[in-house]
Amino acid sequence: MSTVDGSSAPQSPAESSLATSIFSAKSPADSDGHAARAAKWRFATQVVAVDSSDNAHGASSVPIFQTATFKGMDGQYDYTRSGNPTRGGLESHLARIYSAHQAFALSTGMTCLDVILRLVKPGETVLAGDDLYGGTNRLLTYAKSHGGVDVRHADTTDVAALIPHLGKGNNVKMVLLESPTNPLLKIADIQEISATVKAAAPDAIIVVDNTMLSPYLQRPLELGADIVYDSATKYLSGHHDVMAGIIATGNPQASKDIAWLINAMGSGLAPFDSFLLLRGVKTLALRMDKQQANAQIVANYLDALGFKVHYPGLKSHPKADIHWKQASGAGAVLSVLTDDTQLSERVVSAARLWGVSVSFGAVNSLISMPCLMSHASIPAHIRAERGLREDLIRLCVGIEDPRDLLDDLEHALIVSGAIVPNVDPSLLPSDKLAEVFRTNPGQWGIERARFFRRPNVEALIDGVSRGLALDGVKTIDSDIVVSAPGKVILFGEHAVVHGVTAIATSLNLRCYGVLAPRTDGKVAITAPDLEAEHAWEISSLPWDLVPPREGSAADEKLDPVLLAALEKLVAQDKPTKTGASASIAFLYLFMAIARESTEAPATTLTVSANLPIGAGLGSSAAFSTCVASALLVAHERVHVPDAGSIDPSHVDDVDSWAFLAEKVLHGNPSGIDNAVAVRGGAVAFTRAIEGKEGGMDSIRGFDSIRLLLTNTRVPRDTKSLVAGVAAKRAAEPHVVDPVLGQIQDISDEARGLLDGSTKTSRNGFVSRLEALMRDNHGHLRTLGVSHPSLEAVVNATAAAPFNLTTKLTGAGGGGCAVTLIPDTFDDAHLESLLANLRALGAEPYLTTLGGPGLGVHTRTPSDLSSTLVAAGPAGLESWASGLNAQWVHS
Ligand SMILES: N[C@@H](CCSC[C@H](N)C(=O)O)C(=O)O
Repeated sequence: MSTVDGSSAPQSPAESSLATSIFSAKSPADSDGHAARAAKWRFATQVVAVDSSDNAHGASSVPIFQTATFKGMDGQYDYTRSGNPTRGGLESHLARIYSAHQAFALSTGMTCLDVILRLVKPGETVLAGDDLYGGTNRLLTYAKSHGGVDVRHADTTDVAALIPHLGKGNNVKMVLLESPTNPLLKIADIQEISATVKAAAPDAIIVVDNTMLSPYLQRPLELGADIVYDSATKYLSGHHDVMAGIIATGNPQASKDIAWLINAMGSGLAPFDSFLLLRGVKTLALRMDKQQANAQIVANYLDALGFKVHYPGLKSHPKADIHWKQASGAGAVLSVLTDDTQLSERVVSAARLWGVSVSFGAVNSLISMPCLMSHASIPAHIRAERGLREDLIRLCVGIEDPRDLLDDLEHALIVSGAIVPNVDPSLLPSDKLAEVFRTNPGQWGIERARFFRRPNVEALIDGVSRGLALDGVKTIDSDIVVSAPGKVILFGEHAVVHGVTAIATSLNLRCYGVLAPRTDGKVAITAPDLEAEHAWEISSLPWDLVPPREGSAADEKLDPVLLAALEKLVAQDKPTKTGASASIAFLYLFMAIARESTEAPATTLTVSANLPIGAGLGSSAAFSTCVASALLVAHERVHVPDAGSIDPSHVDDVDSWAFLAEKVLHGNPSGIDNAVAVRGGAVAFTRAIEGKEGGMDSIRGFDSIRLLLTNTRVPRDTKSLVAGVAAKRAAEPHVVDPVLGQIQDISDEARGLLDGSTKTSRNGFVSRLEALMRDNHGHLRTLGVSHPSLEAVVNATAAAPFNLTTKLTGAGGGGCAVTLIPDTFDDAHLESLLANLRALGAEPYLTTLGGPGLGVHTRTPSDLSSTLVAAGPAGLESWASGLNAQWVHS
């Protein structure tokens, strides 16, 4: 151990041969670059890779040097108070995992605070939070009463509340933070506070008690703190069999001062306890993953029951965004209010598996009442002033099976009367009743006004284990790139409503989607064209509402409860109507598809299209197909072959899920748009009507034809146009019915041409389609759904020298028109036709009719999401063809 004048200051981990020897054990000169690779090891690797090389026998654990003294005059150690190899091994290891300049092991967490507070002189100020561990409050109160330190408390969740204390006259020497706080789980923005304090009071030291999260989940030194301490009795050791504390320092001055104090006071950790702590810390990441997954389950369960729960893993936490900016997990401590102190006491006493005990961080779950236990040393009136309520229950979650934890908790809630099953109350309290309630959840409502439904425990556990997986966040290995075409109705629009067959064909205007991995446990959508740009915590999605289902195809009907919950969730971000629909459709499929798999991968779906949105060209079906196919590929439920085409049964599955997404977007769609988007080519669709059977047949294999699609940019009202035709039919059946019959003949002939059953030459094929289009447009005019803007396009394209045939497509009344471009049509003419149409105020797109449906890229490089958006509509086609691997299609 060093002295404060630095004459024999302990080495920093970076300087220490002990710290570096682990990386050079095989190759002293590090000729294989191992040190550089080892320096990049992730936390779970670092924490288990303890360097034990400082011993003569090659012991693979750091041995216990159970000795008070060391012989000799010039060795590294003389006296265990000043330094001990077991403690030294622990300290070097901890410095590495804390990203610290140096770490020190002490006898308890409170000793750490005691040492740290000795850096403050009488008359100087310590500014601390207003929700903090009872023992911390006690020691601060002592520093005030016996040490002449000016101790002040402020709400550290609000940086502005600290500012009045930071002016020069306040003499602030130390700012002491907890985040999350114990026991209210309040969040302080460590980075912002550190920067604000440093700017206003450059000499002040930022100290963070990091016990609630451990360095696995939060490393305050990386956020600007100077000193961090941690009660190692908690997560670091993990088994409640050792008391210890750790101080980690961020700079040489802090290290020097702390080292001097520990030696002077004699508060260093004993060798045997150092050994125990070093043994425990190796499993920190493993334990914490399981503990916080369980904590999330418990928090979700209590939240679903209607209790007020404090936990940063809940989206409702007021500072969740700040927490997730600075920490990589929510931790495993939560607290909950019952609104009734005696009731809380009954809950705590009724728990059996949950041990009634102070402390937290061990592998066993604990339940406590802070005001009676860990925080009893804070006077009741101060607790009340600081909002620490007497009915607060703290839950410190361990590694048990979460079903048993929920069973025990639910039993305690029932027998204490905190939740009341809707049965004869004279039967309460009774173990039998709790059991009946647990095993027959469907039979019981819950009477207590705010409790409206019993959480589906299995679904809840399932959901959390997907979002907050035990081996880290689940995601996908690489980007999944998909695409799907838009469509035009070539024949039969309007007539289809009255039972006539409609023919729709794909276009090569497409929607593209990239599903990319994320590492933060969130799922997100980025769809600028649809005004959707949102991210959600996977673990806080309403997993318990996802209906169970069977088979690989989607359900036919949407689940109204899940839909309503997603509408509510999405509305929190105040999206536009289009953005909300796209987000809900995406989340619905994300959750419903994940329900059948083993995980819900943390991903972002980015979509962009060169299809006009909302122009009746199937843009929403192309989007729905991208969503469905990307998610099904992510779950390996659609296999992507290296070449050839996608398995037809997988194509059917994509179609069923895309149809479900279409139902989210449109309520009651016909299914024709998604059928075209998924299958490509053409689809003949007949609606079942008046006892006549309906059907949908896919037509594949015809050669694409150049198509000019012209958006008149005149908005249309589909509903009133459809109603107008119905009214006309009712008023003039003798006019309308023959027209419908002629349209049926057109569709039948077109179907024969497209499916190849009517044999003809290429030229004959195109010119016959043109003739059918001309006739069909005439019929639509008779039905009253054309519009001057559409007729202007018809006339412009029919004029010499173009002589082309145009037909309105879709609802009419504005919207789009389609013009076939024969193979021999002159390119220069095409250019001048485009100019003429633009001069009319229309928006022409040159595309092709027919062509592939759903496409999945076989092997894709990563990081495509940003290039997809940057490509913009005009660049999408070359973006897609520029990917250096093959597309496979339906
Ligand atoms: N009787 C003890 C209580 C210790 S509480 C321990 C731990 N920090 C927690 O929050 O549970 C005392 O008064 O110090």
